[in-house]
Amino acid sequence: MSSLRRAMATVCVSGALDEKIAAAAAAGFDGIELFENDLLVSPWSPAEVRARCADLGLTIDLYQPFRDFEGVKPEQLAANLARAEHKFDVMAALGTDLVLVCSSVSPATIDDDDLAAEQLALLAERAQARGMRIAYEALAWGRNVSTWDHSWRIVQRAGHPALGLCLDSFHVLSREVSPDGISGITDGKVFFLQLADAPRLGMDVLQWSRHHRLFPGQGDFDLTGFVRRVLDTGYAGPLSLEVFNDVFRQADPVRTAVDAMRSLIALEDGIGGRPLPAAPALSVHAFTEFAVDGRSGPALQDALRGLGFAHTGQHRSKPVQLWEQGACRVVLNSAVVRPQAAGTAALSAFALTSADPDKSRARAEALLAPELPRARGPHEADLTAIAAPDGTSIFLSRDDNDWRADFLPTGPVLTDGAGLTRTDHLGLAQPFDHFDEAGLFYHSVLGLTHSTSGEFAAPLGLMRSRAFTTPDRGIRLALTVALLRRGDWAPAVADPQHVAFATDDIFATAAAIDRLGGTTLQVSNNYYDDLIARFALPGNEVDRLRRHGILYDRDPDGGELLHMYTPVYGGRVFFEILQRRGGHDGFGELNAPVRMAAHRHLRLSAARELPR
Ligand SMILES: O=C(O)c1ccc(O)c(O)c1
Ligand SMILES: [Mg+2]
Repeated sequence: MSSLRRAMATVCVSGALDEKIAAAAAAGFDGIELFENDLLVSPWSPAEVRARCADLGLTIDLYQPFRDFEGVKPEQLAANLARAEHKFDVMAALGTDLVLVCSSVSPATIDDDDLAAEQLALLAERAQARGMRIAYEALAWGRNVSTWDHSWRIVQRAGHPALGLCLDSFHVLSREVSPDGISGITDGKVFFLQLADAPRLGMDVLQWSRHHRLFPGQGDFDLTGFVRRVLDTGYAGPLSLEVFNDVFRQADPVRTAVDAMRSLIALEDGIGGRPLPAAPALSVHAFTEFAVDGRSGPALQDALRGLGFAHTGQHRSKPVQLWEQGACRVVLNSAVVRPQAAGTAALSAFALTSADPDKSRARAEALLAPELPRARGPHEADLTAIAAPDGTSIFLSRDDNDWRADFLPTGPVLTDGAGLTRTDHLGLAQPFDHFDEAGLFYHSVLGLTHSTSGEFAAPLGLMRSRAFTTPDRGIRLALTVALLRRGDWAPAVADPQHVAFATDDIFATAAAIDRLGGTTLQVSNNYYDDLIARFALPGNEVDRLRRHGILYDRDPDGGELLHMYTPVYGGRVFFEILQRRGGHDGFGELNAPVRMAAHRHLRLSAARELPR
């Protein structure tokens, strides 16, 4: 397959037309779909828009939308044709020859395919006279024409060379009609291809389309299968993103355009277009780093000591400590410059082992996630580092130990710790505006698969979580986000980050933590009463859980998760200890509200005891 051009509709990003165009060019797009509204409010004339795009190396691949044209009475047809001639003038000045006509939505539309075909043929005739073409698109909520196959029947009936289809993945995949037949569309009759993903939502399709579209790979649609079918027809026009999304419309257009481009690059790889360097296998969490200061550093040290960790290493050239237990490693870094309030800690980096860090870096670069420059002294390991969308650094190390050369030993790993064996997962709370971007990043750049996702009700609002894992679950990341952020009543620290460590015996670990003077969260009695009802657990089992504040979950196959938490340290960091039994693959999302309420309870009691 030769490479296709890449385009983006101006509606995908925020700002004025000049900002949108600049963002598309900066992200490396070849062309744009110009939305009429963006032109109408622009101080630039069509000729100036054309010149600006040409300067930036962008073509204008489509002008859109032209609405409510077909299925009208004769007097309206005359008016519509006059309106079209006017738009053809604008298109001539823009230097574009393709206009999108979307199926009529007006209640007055006459339900008659012959009439629609006849009128569209007339429009195509007018367009052809000016060297232009019409791409007819079935809106999923069109009055009479709302499915791709219906729009194709009409285009066939019209039988005009200047009339073809615009296929939009959203309109096709949001409806019941199978996309399979698309492959059978006559060669050359798909004039334009628009791509948008979306989460599966049971809602009005117009609202769904106008507010919830996402870039390919961020939602639930099979874009790869869809694009393959369109390419089967011989389509060789641009792959063009058309994403209406409330968040993207308000976000930094340059950043959104990069996210958009990343989605297209990953999609093209998926359809066997321009192949990316394959994602090397990732195997385990090597370490997690927290940025700390003079107050949060000691708080985290105490917490780790209480969990059975030992301070085992000191960095050769930086104020950085290594703490270990089993294969669990935590790095406390006092030299990270991050915009965080005094006294707080933040999960600033984590390291994963990659079978081929150079290839991981090449893939990241190809997906517009460039390597982070790192200041490195002599003897320091040359770790590949890339930035996640929220600014967290991700280090990729060839094996589980090559980064250790950075640290001078300060003491042995305790043999009598608390039985923690390895890092099970990270809980990465994401900023609301970048949740979908982060999901695409972890999936495409690191090659992690999105395994589970769910929503749950937390004390301070609804939350969504989405897990990204390696096939053998050696690495798990749980991304969470508050579904809405409004007002300032709920504290921003509702977004903590955490590391979950595994143990083979959570009761022994809990007893050890007691001995070590560590602290874990107390959990409401009501929770344990409910456990008895939900899982028919014996009372003495539940008493054991209750005594240590251990939460419980069970999957339909009998796999069990037992887990407990520490308080929050340094404002937004806590630890989890868990034991998986019988292949339990979840994260105990149903228990997250219990943990959050316990954290909030602690916070409120502390505030009461220590009035400011
Ligand atoms: O929401 C709309 O009206 C609209 C307009 C043009 C399109 O191409 C589209 O897919 C939707
Ligand atoms: Mg469309």
